[in-house]
Order: sequence, then C-alpha cells, then structure tokens
Amino acid sequence: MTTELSSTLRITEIFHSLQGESRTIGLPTVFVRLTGCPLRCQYCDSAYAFNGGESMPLEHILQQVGAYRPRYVCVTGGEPLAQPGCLRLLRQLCDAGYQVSLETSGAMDVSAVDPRVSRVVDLKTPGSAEVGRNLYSNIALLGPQDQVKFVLCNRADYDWARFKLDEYGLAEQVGEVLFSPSHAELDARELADWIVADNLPVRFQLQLHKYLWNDQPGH
Ligand SMILES: C[S@@+](CC[C@H](N)C(=O)[O-])C[C@H]1O[C@@H](n2cnc3c(N)ncnc32)[C@H](O)[C@@H]1O
Ligand SMILES: Nc1nc2[nH]cc(C(=O)O)c2c(=O)[nH]1
Ligand code: SF4
Ligand SMILES: [Mg+2]
Repeated sequence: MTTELSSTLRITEIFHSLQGESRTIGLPTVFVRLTGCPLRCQYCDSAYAFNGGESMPLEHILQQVGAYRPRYVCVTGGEPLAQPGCLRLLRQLCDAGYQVSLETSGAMDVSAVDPRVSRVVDLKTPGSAEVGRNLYSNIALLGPQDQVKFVLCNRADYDWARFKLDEYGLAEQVGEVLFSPSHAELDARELADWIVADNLPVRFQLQLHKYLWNDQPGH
C-alpha cells in the first residue's frame, strides 16, 4: 500500500447541509470538519472540534463524502491545514470532480493547497484575540479563485479591515472579500450600514445556517 493510500486524518464530522458562508452560500455542500486548531479565536463557534474526533483513513473519508453525491465540498475545522494529510484530502476531492473550498485561519501556509481549491482565508482581526497569528505572506499567493474573509467584532475591527483592504489591494487580487459580523457580537445591520456608507468593494455575509438551524450539530 502506498503512503498516500494509508494516510489518516482526525475528523470531527462529515455532514451535508447548505453552505452557510462564502461565495457558494446557499448551495448544497458536504462539509468535512477536521479536528484540532492551534488558535483560540474568542468567538469560535466550532470549539467542539478542538479535541476528540475520529481517526479516519482517507479512503473512508472519500467514501462518506461520495455517498452524498455532492457538487460542492467544504473542508473546514478546527484548522484543516494543521493536519499535513489535509493537502492530500484536498487533491483527491478535486480529482473526484467536486468543487472544493477550504476554510482556513490564515495562520498556516496555503502555498501547497491544490490550485483547483477555492481557499477562503480569514484575516484574524484584533477583536478575535488572534491577530498576531496572521501569515501575511499568504496574501500574495491568492488569486481570483480565492476569498479573503474578515469576521468583525466591533467598529475598531471594521476600521482595521478597511485598512488591510487598502494596504493589500485585496479587492483587486482575490475573487471575493467577505465582511461578516461575529455572530451575536457585532450588530449585523450596523456593519451593513458602515459598508454601504463607505461603498466598500466587499460582500457582506451572515452565517445562513445559524438563521436556518440555530447552530444545531450536523448543519
Ligand atoms: C470555525 S472556522 C474553521 C476554519 C478555520 N479555523 C478558520 O478560522 O477559518 C470557519 C469560519 O467560521 C468563522 N467563525 C467562527 N466563529 C464565528 C462566529 N462566532 N461568527 C462568525 N463567524 C465565525 C471563522 O472566522 C471562519 O471563517
Ligand atoms: N452550513 C454550514 N456552512 C458552513 N460554512 C462554513 C462552515 C464552517 O464551520 O466552516 C459552515 C458550517 O458549519 N455550516
Ligand atoms: S482559527 Fe477557526 S477553528 Fe480555530 S479558533 Fe479560530 S475560528 Fe475557531
Ligand atoms: Mg461553522
């Protein structure tokens, strides 16, 4: 058996839902949530993925995903890139013909991710409590298929994000720049009003699944 076939990953959950975030919001998507994260964002809604999980061979993961016959697959976590086997998982999901996205904290190098994957890279804001973990060298690697996301906790985060938008010319470089309120922390309408007032070249986002399913497991 080759190394590739024998590789395993720690998995918290695999489920089928509507994509609640990013450019493909609203589309039926299979989610693969990898266990473990080296960050501790104060707002994290997925802390249940920090520990535990199940060690699964790659072939088993691919089988479970395939059973849903998905068009879209989202690899998330935890921090998926914290497990080296994630790169293989992403490549094999692309080889299987799915449209694959990767949700990542921006703290890990994204250069080795299969170019067919849409990388959704968070820039962690001061309000997240993890701003010091941003790997800014990732930004130059991103292109039109990729997305940069800011999850905003307060007005100071918004001003910081506007500055980064300008500093890195993000709107010109990546396919989508997403501004999302930290759920139940920053008033969504306030954020919407700021974006309109400043006419920013960004897409406002709410986490759709929280409105539909109130964060129940498996959604
Ligand atoms: C749970 S994280 C997993 C992937 C990766 N660790 C990351 O941070 O991008 C998936 C996405 O959910 C966002 N998120 C987590 N908690 C949130 C909250 N309370 N409100 C809004 N977005 C949140 C993260 O910022 C990230 O964009
Ligand atoms: N429905 C749904 N959409 C999502 N998009 C990104 C998610 C994530 O946790 O990364 C997520 C999630 O947990 N649920
Ligand atoms: S990086 Fe992602 S999974 Fe890790 S604590 Fe932050 S939001 Fe949660
Ligand atoms: Mg989530």
